[in-house]
Amino acid sequence: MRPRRFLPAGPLKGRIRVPGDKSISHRSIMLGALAVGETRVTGLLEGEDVLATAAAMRAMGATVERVGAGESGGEWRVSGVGVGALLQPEGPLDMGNSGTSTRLLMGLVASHPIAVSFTGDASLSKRPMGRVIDPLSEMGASFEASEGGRLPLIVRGATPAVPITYRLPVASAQVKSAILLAGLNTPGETTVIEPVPTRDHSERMLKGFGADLTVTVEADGTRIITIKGEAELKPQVIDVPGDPSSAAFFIVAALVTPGSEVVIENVGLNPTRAGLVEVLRQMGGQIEFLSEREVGGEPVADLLVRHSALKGITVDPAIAPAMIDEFPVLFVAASLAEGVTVTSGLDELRVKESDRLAAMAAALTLAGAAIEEREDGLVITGTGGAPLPGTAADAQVTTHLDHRIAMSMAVAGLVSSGGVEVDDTRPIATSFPNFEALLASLAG
Ligand SMILES: O=C(O)C1=C[C@@H](OP(=O)(O)O)[C@@H](O)[C@H](O)C1
Ligand SMILES: C=C(OP(=O)(O)O)C(=O)O
Repeated sequence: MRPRRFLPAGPLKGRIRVPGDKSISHRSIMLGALAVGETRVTGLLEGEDVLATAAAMRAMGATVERVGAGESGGEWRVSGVGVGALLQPEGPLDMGNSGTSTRLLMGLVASHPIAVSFTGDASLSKRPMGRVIDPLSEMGASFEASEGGRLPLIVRGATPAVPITYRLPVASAQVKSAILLAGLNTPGETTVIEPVPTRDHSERMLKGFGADLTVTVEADGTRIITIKGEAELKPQVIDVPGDPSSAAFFIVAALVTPGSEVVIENVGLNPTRAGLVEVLRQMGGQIEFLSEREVGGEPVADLLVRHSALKGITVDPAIAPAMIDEFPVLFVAASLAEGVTVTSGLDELRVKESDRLAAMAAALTLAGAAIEEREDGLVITGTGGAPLPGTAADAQVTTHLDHRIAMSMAVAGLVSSGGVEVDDTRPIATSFPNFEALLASLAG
């Protein structure tokens, strides 16, 4: 364990660049590994989760190598084996802490003639895999899972797999992507029906790599995504934009720390990811988009964020999928806003790296915030900008191997009287290895 007390600091001033988008980084390596030829990636997130994906694709035959350091992430080359040609790995694939690696790779394996054993850390081993086992079983794959459909588990792929039409029972980009990736090596057309839109990086990138994929949107917003199987993917050159989920910690940090003015460069603003900015603006947050442009087929801008007097709001649950990983840090913003913030419809937060509703309720309460935990959300009465008391000298926030709890509570420490002590900062490296260094650079 690596504990740390995050002390009050600020104002935050300066310009930073956050690492590459985690979702796009995972997919760049996976799709590169399935294309024939060399895919080049710049701005790749070199966090532990993405490195787990890289190791897994190597174990299944692709060449995945770092060729240099870039301004905001690594330069990598991926030489793929071709759809249908993944090799049998010699041993189990250790997915570490990464739900995205696990679920997407289960999809890939499901339609290849290989049997793969997946393992993970204590957090990942508690997370539900039944949500991908169900559709992939319909496609013909078979599974030997631990109790409750959890890791460790073995996937035996089916060849040929059976194309299905599957209506997502949960709003999950990981489940959607697992099915689409399985569909790549499945004869015929595989269709996912998505009643609530989730991040669409898989669709954009599969098309970019040359897959025959169509998306139709019905009058009520339901998305119907169809991929034609036995695809041939063509290698791509990918520039990964900055991760809005990582930028989120610095957006909130600048909004809540008096006197702050920060520019966060090159932040991805795909509409399926940009919910936090919308909610923070509704709360009175001053967030400006500078130099809006496109990077790697995704909308991007530099964000200018200034300290703002935030007010509590009722967050529309419909926006949840567009900011699903940002709720922990939104709860910190709400704890320092004026008035009451009500969130609901957040059951999915209970099955992330930790139960994020319970973990954030406990953490913020320990730091002196006024939190009511409900079944599907938190109700938070903010301080109106006054610092939180912080954690007592003998108390530590429990991060439960969850990077987002650790980083959110680091932000809470900035606007606290006595600082906030977290029990373990190691999980931060899963998604944002230089988080603490960037925080220190802005605090001067
Ligand atoms: O597809 C992806 O890259 C991700 C999807 C989301 O998970 P769910 O699909 O479980 O909502 C998100 O929480 C995760 O960080 C990344
Ligand atoms: C939920 C997350 O990631 P994953 O599901 O890939 O572990 C996250 O990064 O917040």
